[in-house]
Amino acid sequence: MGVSRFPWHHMISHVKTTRLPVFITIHNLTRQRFVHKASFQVLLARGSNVVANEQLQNFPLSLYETAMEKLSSLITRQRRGEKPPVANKLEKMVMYLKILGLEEGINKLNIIHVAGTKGKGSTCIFCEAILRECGFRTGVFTSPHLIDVRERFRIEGIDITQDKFIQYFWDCWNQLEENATELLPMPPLFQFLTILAFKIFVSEQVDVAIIEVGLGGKEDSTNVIKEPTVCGITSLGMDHTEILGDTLGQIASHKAGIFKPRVPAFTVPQPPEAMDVILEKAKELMVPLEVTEPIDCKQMKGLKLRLSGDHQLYNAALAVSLSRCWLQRTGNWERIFQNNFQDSNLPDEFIRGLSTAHFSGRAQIVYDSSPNSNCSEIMSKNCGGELIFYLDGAHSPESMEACAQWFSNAVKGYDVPSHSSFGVQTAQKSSENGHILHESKALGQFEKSFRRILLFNCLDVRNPHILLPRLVNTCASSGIHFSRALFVPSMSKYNKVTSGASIISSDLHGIDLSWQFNLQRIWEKTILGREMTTSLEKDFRIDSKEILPPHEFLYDNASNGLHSIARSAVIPSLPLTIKWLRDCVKEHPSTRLQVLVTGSLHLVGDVLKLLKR
Ligand SMILES: Nc1ncnc2c1ncn2[C@@H]1O[C@H](COP(=O)(O)OP(=O)(O)OP(=O)(O)O)[C@@H](O)[C@H]1O
Ligand SMILES: [Mg+2]
Ligand SMILES: [Mg+2]
Repeated sequence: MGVSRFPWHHMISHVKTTRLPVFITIHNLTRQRFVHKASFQVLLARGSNVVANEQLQNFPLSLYETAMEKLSSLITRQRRGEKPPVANKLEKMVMYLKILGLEEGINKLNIIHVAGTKGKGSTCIFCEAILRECGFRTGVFTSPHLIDVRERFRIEGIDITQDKFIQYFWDCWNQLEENATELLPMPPLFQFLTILAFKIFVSEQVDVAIIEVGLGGKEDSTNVIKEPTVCGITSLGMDHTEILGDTLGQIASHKAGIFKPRVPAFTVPQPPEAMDVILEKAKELMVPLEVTEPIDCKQMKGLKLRLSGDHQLYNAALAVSLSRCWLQRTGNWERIFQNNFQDSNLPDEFIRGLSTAHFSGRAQIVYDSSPNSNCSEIMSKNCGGELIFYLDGAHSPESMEACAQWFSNAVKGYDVPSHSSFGVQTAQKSSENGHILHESKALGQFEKSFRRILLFNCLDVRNPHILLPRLVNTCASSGIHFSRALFVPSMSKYNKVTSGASIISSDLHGIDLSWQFNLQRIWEKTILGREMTTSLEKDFRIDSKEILPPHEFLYDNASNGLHSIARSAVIPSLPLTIKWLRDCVKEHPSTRLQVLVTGSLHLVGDVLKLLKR
């Protein structure tokens, strides 16, 4: 078993001879390389905003894109995952806020502060939806963003507008730059974004500011908040261990670092090692702490959470407690509900919020129809095969398990025919985009076979030796197996902050795929149960002459060929991968491709960006 340099052109006679770049696959028996020349231009012509690097030069930048350049310049040079050398970070934050005259404004904000390993963003979005339903003007600061940096700053449930962003951004930027000294240089990226969030929420006079911690808690730049209205700690697990410590206790101690004297706090059930630390910290600061049990579906009066996955029941329950406490402490609960509600009953406003709150890239299902397709009916039988993306930005062991569980249930649910075998399509169309839909509903159940494909990447600070087996095993325990896996580098670069309008570079030169080969090796080992004997990337060379797999790579039945078919591939470009998947389904109308995209929110964001175009 070893590296495949597979003679696709011998095997498949009808592969079209469009010229496309690099492809490498693992193959069990053969060791020959297939080189299939392709013109990248063919792809570019069809691929809308995807352009080659040479074309990027002399592109005039808008005020907004210039702001992105400025933000990118704040990215510190230390490697991701290394502990930043900032002892007095919070002191500096206070000085920046002083320069901007924001201290008093922040003290007047009614803040919900949320820390945790997983579910922070979702919890914030649930709080937002609930409090908006109760009639309040909300501001939410979350991280990271998927497509556009403005997603991090939401006012009344939507991303801040470009105009407002530009106004607040340059206001902060110019004042900080004018006052920068050697001792107080421009802040690193996340500190700047946090400052900007406060600037926005104070200026926009929000009733409630819902603030997600960036990393940890105690030393996080959001921890300049002196007196939040209420604090929350979501599910704890092992992540960022290089910074927070490698025991749950140490991690919990960072997260509980957001507690403030006597300010009420809520958390979800935690492993004892973490809970002990949280309880101790709460006691020390005389924090009234409550542990919230997951939402019971009966409380929802027949409605469902829009964010799927059992883990969201915990996030939703935490958001209910946080919102209720916020309403009580700001004197609004009695005014709105006249104390009519028992603890177990949820007000209708809460139920409406929970059932409508949506957050991209978290257990999101996108039914794709290629923009080139002539079909108006998205899932029409004549349209070619179906391509369904299941997107979830899980990147820690616990969230990978949550993601695998959700995916397994989602694809299984899909395969159970609904009452009418040609169930009416009730999926909801995104308004800005005709071919992106959310929510799995009873779609036409044609007699189709299906293929489950994994599209994966993760940061090199994560541990794929844990993530990939956790994913495979959790799915397998539900009877769900992947027929192929694709390992593809993300397009987003960590030295660049981009916007939704940013041009996607498709330059393959200088791209380093050694991490993707590493992932592929771990994948193969997980599936086969033993180490591969050959080095995968030894013969790999990126130049525009190399190729994508032929479509048959996805469709040939491994069981027929007794291990003679490749099971995984490294593809150097995400735009090419999406285009290739779309082409595959067009040629195979009778097969449904269910593609799980996970391992990194950056990858998920990039895929969403490409699907929108
Ligand atoms: N309570 C939970 N338990 C386990 N996994 C979860 C939970 N909530 C969310 N996840 C997983 O974590 C992913 C990210 O969710 P979310 O954005 O809400 O969390 P976050 O804490 O803000 O993450 P990040 O560390 O990326 O900021 C989800 O896509 C899902 O896979
Ligand atoms: Mg995180
Ligand atoms: Mg987050």
